[in-house]
Parts: sequence; structure tokens; C-alpha cells
Amino acid sequence: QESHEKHAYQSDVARLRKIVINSLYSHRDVFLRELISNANDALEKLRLTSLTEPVVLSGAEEMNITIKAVQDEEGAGRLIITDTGIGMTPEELKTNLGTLAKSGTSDFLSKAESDTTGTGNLIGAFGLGFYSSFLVADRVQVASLAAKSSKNPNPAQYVFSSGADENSFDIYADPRGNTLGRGTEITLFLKGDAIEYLNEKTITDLVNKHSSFSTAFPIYLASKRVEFILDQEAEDEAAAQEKKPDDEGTTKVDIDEDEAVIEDVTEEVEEPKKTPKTKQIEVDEWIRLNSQPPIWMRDPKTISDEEYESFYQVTFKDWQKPLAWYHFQGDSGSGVSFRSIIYVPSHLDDNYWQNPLQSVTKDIRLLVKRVFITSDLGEDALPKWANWVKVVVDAEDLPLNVSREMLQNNAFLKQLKGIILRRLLQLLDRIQKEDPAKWEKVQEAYGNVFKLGAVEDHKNREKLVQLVRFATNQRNSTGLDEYLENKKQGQSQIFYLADMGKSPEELAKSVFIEKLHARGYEVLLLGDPLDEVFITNIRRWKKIGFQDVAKAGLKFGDEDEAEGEAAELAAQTERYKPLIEWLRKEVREKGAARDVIISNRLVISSCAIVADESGYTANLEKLISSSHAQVNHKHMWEFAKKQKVLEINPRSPLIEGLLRRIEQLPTEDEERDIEAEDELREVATVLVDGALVRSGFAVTDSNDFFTRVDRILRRSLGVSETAPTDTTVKPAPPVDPELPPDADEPEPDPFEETGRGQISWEVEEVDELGNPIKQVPVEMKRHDEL
Ligand SMILES: Nc1ncnc2c1ncn2[C@@H]1O[C@H](COP(=O)(O)OP(=O)(O)OP(=O)(O)O)[C@@H](O)[C@H]1O
Repeated sequence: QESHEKHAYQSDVARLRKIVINSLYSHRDVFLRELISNANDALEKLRLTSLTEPVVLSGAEEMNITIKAVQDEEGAGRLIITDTGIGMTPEELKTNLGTLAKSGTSDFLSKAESDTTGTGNLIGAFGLGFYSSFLVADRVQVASLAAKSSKNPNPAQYVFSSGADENSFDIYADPRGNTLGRGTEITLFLKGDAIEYLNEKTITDLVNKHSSFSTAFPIYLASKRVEFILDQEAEDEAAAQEKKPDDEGTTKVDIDEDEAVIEDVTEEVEEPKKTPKTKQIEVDEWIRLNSQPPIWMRDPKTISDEEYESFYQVTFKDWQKPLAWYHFQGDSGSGVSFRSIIYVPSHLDDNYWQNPLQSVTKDIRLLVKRVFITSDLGEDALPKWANWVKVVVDAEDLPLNVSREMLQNNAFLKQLKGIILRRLLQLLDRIQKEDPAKWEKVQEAYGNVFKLGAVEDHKNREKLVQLVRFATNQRNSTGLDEYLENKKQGQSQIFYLADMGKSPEELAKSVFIEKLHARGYEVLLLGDPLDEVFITNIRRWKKIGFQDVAKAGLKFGDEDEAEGEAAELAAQTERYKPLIEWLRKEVREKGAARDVIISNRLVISSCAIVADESGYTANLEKLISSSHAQVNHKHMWEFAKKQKVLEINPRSPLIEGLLRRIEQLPTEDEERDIEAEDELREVATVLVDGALVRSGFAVTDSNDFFTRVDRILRRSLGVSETAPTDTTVKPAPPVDPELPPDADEPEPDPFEETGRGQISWEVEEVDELGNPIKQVPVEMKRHDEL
């Protein structure tokens, strides 16, 4: 007892243990797979270390995991899970089991603490590890003997011991000495309601379900077999009985009087067969639980979906099931035969989009002949867009002793990237063609990833573009191939409208697609910032270019046939010449647009602002102004911003009305009507600003814009344009530097929780003079929920 060192858990561990115990009761089976997974990691670590330092293998011959259930006479039970892995020094016991070294732990814990759904989703995503032991155990003892090494030539066996309710743990030298040879033995003192885990069948089922395929090291379960053996004692006793003479000292012969004459008296009388005396004994034996080959080595026909799913969840520590997988075998061009399973998870990592171009995959598990080698194949293992794919690949003929450098230069591993990507794209293509419901889920999770991929991965661009879907004015979702199948005769452009942050429904109402829609053309509606990046990088599909319908250059493709239309356009341009010239002068003066033309894209709206070919659409303007690009390329930005054209709709009564008013203005040799001119100019500026807003651009001075709108409204209502608004207000009271008496006391935290994400809030209602009327408690949601 004296050598016991007591240590307090790091506060995050205490929090995690509490969450585990409180919220995961219904998932407590997970403890076994977590402990086996840790044991497997320790064995893998040992094997890898042994490649450079063989001495670590001394101490124990086998590399395995054993499970033993023990029940004492009072019914209390212990489950002992032992591995002959790398083991832990006392220092490691303290840091590995007493602290949480994962990044983002605090964040995760706060989320998990408010996760009241009880599904344990968050916990599962985080990986419970060792602490899941406390789901089933009141007390856990970890005895560990680190592997011998040059740094630690004489390791000693130490014990970590902690109760489920304790905030501290003990570390002490194991009084039994170095019994383990090497490795770690975890003893779970089972809770009264967890005795079921002593049952051989329960353990076997759990291992089969969650762990049989997650480790290539053998897992043995201690079992008792009933055997019948010869009971020598009983036999000897029986033999002794037989030989014993009877009381008279003669052998008694019974003779049947009727059969006194027996002809064949010489025939020997057969003695009755004696069954040997046996006794029942219990034999201890180890049963191998995972004797099946690992899942990737088996024939896919013999593997159930559930097995594939469990394997994925355990191996890649994902609480959710995968969306899809592809199990295949092959021979690489470099002569290495391999087997592999690639998985598409049902979701991207929460932080994938925070830095998609810098994420590095750690989920290609490379094995050689069933032996795990590494899951870190370096930065370029996959292109960034595909970093989320989870892969197990087992190669037959790679050298086991592979260093990072060797890996990078290995011909097979260079090919692996291509192999994985090809199969992944095949899998996605198959889902797209055969399983619409699943495809929808894939799109939800990875739709944007495919766009990113098409931009990033030139080699696979063609295939990735075929996975990209967009909403249009005619349907919820279409690929570019389907779009082209639906194009009209003569159409030589793929029409699209991009405005980031807008929903397809909002975009469908845009002024820019009025005519296209009315005429039956399909327009891609792009609301995601990545869409425009995708389009500008791809430029064309099947030799047909993209046309931003908010930009100059829009062609329906049947203009040549419609000679009447061209003639009409010429006639309209002639008819509207005075208005066009007048407006041109106005917009150029204000810098709102470069030119004014008769529109071929408007049906209902009176006018729109269209970006010139060299100009920015509203969407690009937003994109660029939210980045630093306009600072770096100031001149370019200023120039491009001006490249806009005001398009007017000659059929709009408003435009017709404006034309009439312009025509009514005095000619140059008559006396000018300054008031009428000013009024018209004001109407025109509101019209142009309105067109800017309608076209998605920002108005330069919205205050001035609304003052002009106000004036026009007044005019239409017959209210005096110059009548001032009463602007008198009550001034603030004089300066008062006095602070409240409790000003120095800390503020209570208004978001301190009092229930399920809700806080109680006191609101004081006051009358006009500031006197309280009554106190009304109001339930308010947390700020972030609002
Ligand atoms: N059987 C074991 N042998 C050697 N070291 C172990 C063993 N079990 C746990 N450890 C050490 O304790 C650390 C903490 O284990 P824990 O299970 O809590 O987290 P983890 O395995 O790192 O992460 P997770 O299980 O969430 O993936 C491990 O990283 C490992 O260093």
C-alpha cells in the first residue's frame, strides 16, 4: 500500500468518464471491442518496433489477445483481457490512461454534454477507448509490463487501478512481480448487472460481431470443456470386489435341475461385458475466437452487409454505417496481388470544408500478408477531394520492413492511388445508375466534393464531372449529360445562372431567366460558391461552352431562323433611340453601366443590368469583394465592375411610358424644362438602381436610393416633396459617472444551463416612465439555438 501513488485524473477525463457512464448504458457492449482494438494497436506497435529493434519481442513468445472470465463463489465476476503487445511503463500508464491527449477534446466534451439524444453519436465519433471499461466495471485494474528495449532494458510490471466513481487512480508496482512476460492485462471487476459478460456465448458473439475481423492477431477465450476419463480408483475398487471369495470359501454354481444334462459342456461361458468406470472432469482450454480469415480475404458472397458494416465501424471508428463499399481483388501492373475494400462513409468529417485543400488521409490501412503496416501513406496518397475515402488494402508481396521512404518509392504504392480512385469512381457511377435513393444521399454528402474534384483532379475530371448534379428551372437535379440530351435545336450554349447563397427556387424567379424559361430552355441554377468555380474551370462540356445568363453573349441558337425577330429588334432599337441615348448619357455619368441596349432576355421585367463579357456578374462581384482579390488587383476590379450593360424591355409599359416622356421633352432649340428633366432623371436613376438590385448587384448608396424612392412616392401620393419631417427628439439626460454599487462583482453567466439547452430569463416590463409593471419569467432558448 505504501508504494501506491495516487493521481488525480485530468479534468477532461473525469468529464469523459461521466458522459460515458451516463449516456451510453444502452451501448455498453462497445467496451469489449474498444479494449480488443487497443490490444490490437499494442500488438501492431510491437510488431512494427520489432522490425528495427528485435529485442522487444523477448519476454513472451506469442503475439495474441486472451479473454478470461472468472466468477467467485459469491457470484462476483471479473473479465480479464490480456495482450502480449508493447505494454506500458508506469509513466505511460499514468499519462495514457489518466489524461486525454486528443485535439479538440474540450470542444467535443461540451458538445457531448449537451447531446441529450442518448444515441451516443458524438461519443461514438470520438472513440471511447479505454474509458468504456467503466460502462461495465466498478473497478478496473491494468497491469502492464513494457516490452524490453535498449531504452528500457529491465522493465517492471506496474498496475493502474481506479474505481468508476473515483476522481483519482493509483499506480503501484505489481505485487505479483513480472507475471505477464510482456504486454497488458486489463481486469474488469464487473458491476452486479454486468455479470452476463462472463457468459462464454455472450463473449463469443460480441467478438464475432465486432472484433473477429478487426485484428489479425489471434483472440483466445479461456473455456472449460467437460471430459470423461477412466476412473482408475473406481476400476481398482471394482476389481478388488470381484476377486473377493464368498463366505463359505467355495465358488457357488447354480444348476438348473431340468437342464442337468448339458451336451457341450466344454463350451466356455462368455463373461458379461464390463463398461469401464469413468469420471467427469473439467478441462481448461483456449478456444480461438477469430479463426476465420479477415473479412477482406473472404469471398464477398459469404459476407453479409452487417459484417461489412461492423468491420467498417470498428476499423474506422465511425458510429454511423457506411453508405457503400467495394470489395475487390487484383494484380497491380507491378506484379503485386492484393485484396481491398473501399468504403464511402455516410458523412464527411465535420472539419473537411474548413480546409479541404490541406486535409491528408490517414485512412488507407495498408497491410502486407494480413500484417498491418501503416495508415499514413503520406500527403499525396490521394488527391485532396478523395481524402475521406476509407480503404483497407492487403498486398501479398511487399517487403514487411518498409520505411516511409521505401513506401513512397514502391511501384505498387504509386499505383495504389490510381487503383483506389478508379474503383471509387466505378462504385459511385454504379450507385448513380442503379440506386437513386442512395445516390441522393451520396449527393447530399459529396455533391460539392465532386465539383472540387473536377477542378483539382485533371486526370479524373471527365468522370467526376459526370457525378456532378445541379438544380435547374425545369427539374430538381440533372447532370450535364442529361442537360445536353434536353437541349433545343440550335442551342450551342449550356445556360446557367449563379448567385451564391440563393436557393434554386429564388434563382428560378430571376429576371435573367424570364425569357429562357418562358421559351422552354433549361437553365442550371447555381447557388453554391463552388458552382461558379466549377463552371469557370471546366469551361465546356462535350465541346459546348457554358453561358452565364446574367452576362452578355446569350444566344438561343434559333436567331437566324427568326428573321422576323431580328427585324423587330432593329425596329425597336430605332423606335427607342431617343430613350436609349438619353439613358446612355445618364448611366455613363453615374458610372452605373457602360451601355444601354434593347433586351432579348426579358419578358416581364422592365430592365436588367447584364455583365459584359469582360465584366463581373453580381455573383462574381460578391465572391471577389468577400475575398482579398480586389485589393490585389484594384485596377482590374475597378475596370471590370464598370463593364455592365443596361438592358431595357421594349414591351414593358414602364419603358414605353419613359420613352413618351423623353419624347415630350422640349427639343434643343426650345426652352428647357429643368423641372421635368430633373423629375425624369430621378425616375431613371430609381429604375437603374432597381435594375441593379433585381439583377443581384448592390446599390452604391442605398440611403440616397431610398431618399429618391421616398420623393417619388410623395409625388405619386400628392404629398409635398419639400415638407420637412418633425425631427425633434428628447435629448439624453446629463452625464452620470456613478456606477451601480455591485459593478465590480462578476456577471452571472446568462447561458448557464438550467435544463435541456434552455435558460430561465427574467424580463422586467416597464411603463412609459420606466416604472416596473410586473415581473414575467420567460423561457428563452440559448442564443445559438435562436
Ligand atoms: N492494451 C494496451 N496496451 C498498450 N497501450 C495501451 C493499451 N490500451 C491503451 N493503451 C494506451 O492508452 C492510450 C489511451 O487509450 P484509449 O483507448 O483511451 O485511446 P486511444 O486508443 O488512443 O483512442 P481511441 O480508442 O479513441 O481510438 C492509447 O493511445 C495507448 O497508448
